Amino acid sequence: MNTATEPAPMAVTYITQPGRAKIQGSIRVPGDKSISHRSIMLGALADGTTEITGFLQGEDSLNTLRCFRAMGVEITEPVEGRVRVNGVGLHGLKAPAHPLYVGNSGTSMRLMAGILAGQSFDTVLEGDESLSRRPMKRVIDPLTQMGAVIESAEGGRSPLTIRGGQRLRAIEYTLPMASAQVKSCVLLAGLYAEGKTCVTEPAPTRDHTERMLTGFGYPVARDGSTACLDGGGQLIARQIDVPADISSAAFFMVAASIAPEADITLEHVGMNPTRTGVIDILKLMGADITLHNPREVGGEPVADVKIRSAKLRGIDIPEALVPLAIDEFPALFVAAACAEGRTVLTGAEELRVKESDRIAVMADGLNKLGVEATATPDGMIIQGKGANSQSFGSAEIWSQGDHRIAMSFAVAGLRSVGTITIHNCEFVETSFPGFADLFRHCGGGLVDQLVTGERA
Ligand SMILES: O=C(O)C1=C[C@@H](OP(=O)(O)O)[C@@H](O)[C@H](O)C1
Ligand SMILES: C=C(OP(=O)(O)O)C(=O)O
Repeated sequence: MNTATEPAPMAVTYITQPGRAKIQGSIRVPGDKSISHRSIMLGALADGTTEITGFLQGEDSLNTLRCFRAMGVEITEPVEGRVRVNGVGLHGLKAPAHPLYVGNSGTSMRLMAGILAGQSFDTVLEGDESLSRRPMKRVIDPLTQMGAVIESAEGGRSPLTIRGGQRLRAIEYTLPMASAQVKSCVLLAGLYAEGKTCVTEPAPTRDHTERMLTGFGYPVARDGSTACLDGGGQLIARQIDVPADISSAAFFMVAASIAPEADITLEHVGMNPTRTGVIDILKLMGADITLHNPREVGGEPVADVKIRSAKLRGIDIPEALVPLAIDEFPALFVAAACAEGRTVLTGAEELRVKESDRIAVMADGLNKLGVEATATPDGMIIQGKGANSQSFGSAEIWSQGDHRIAMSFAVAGLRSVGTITIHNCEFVETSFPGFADLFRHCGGGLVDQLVTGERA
């Protein structure tokens, strides 16, 4: 089992190559991270064997898989995205011998906290340095209202010690922020609570938990912005086809939009309407994006997405789209930096509590590239460089242990006169294994360099 003290992996540095890269081809990016996590969790809690295809073999979802193995669930080693989970039923998990280590993954920690609050045994949930800085009070508060007993480090940070053997009671909870992780945490604890648990959200957030529970035969009632379920039911195993992750696809959508003569097709991308904000925002900016062959797989809409180069223009990003594109802003900031005119983002303070402070780190990196980007408490103002083909300077960037920052600056390299050196890219493995190879394969011209030794 992983423990928080295992040796740090080698540090990886990307160096982008200047030149007129064309982004072309037809590719499938790895599986959706949110759906992959949930497929292991619900598969483990179901009765019967769940067969998963398209599973994301990234560090985040693999950490979820390892945690459930540590609680006695038989899960096959993933091979080319195929995984079989022998479910143990809602009450079949066993006490793990060690703390459960979730690495860099907020989704694992927050969703598992809900499940673990309902167990008969104690558990400790811990993560890496970045995760240990992220707020967990947002899940501790509602779970405590349900009767859970949770000890945390100072300020409601992890590690979390979750005391087993509590009787959970159902609550009606209004989320203080638009967060699918908190919504999912409360609903998953609700599986173990007496009565009807309801969660009301201030704005729509990704609904994979609700969809997948329904797919496992566990009814979730939806009434406007409120989702409710009754505790004490049963999940029945099923097959799950995980679509390609729109959040990973987003890097190629931006790359193709800002590179000259680009024409790329991204296959089998998840098109859940609670995730497609990035397409809406890029289209408002003038991007050339078309959807083909729309279909549904296992309760989730999917399509092939074609993107060609376009002259982007700056916009005021509608706040209603923010939760629907929450992980795509680092890439969207790069698009805005290449657009004609000013882009303004507001209502996105949640970006400050992701793997890094994505507002501060992106504004700082864009400034280094010579872009006028001003961080605001809840967003950013970016003065775009316009359609001028090589707009950015050379720079050295620290991605601060944040996979999406690393990939966003790799994409920015398409518009740089010089090289961009990006440190700490080993974290790309959390969500997008093989990113550098795929980017090169499409013409991205990235050089990745393995640096031995400790993480930078
Ligand atoms: O539920 C999920 O799978 C996720 C929800 C979002 O987090 P928040 O709920 O904190 O916004 C998102 O940023 C994260 O990458 C995945
Ligand atoms: C915020 C993210 O993930 P998590 O919260 O699971 O760490 C992300 O992948 O951008």
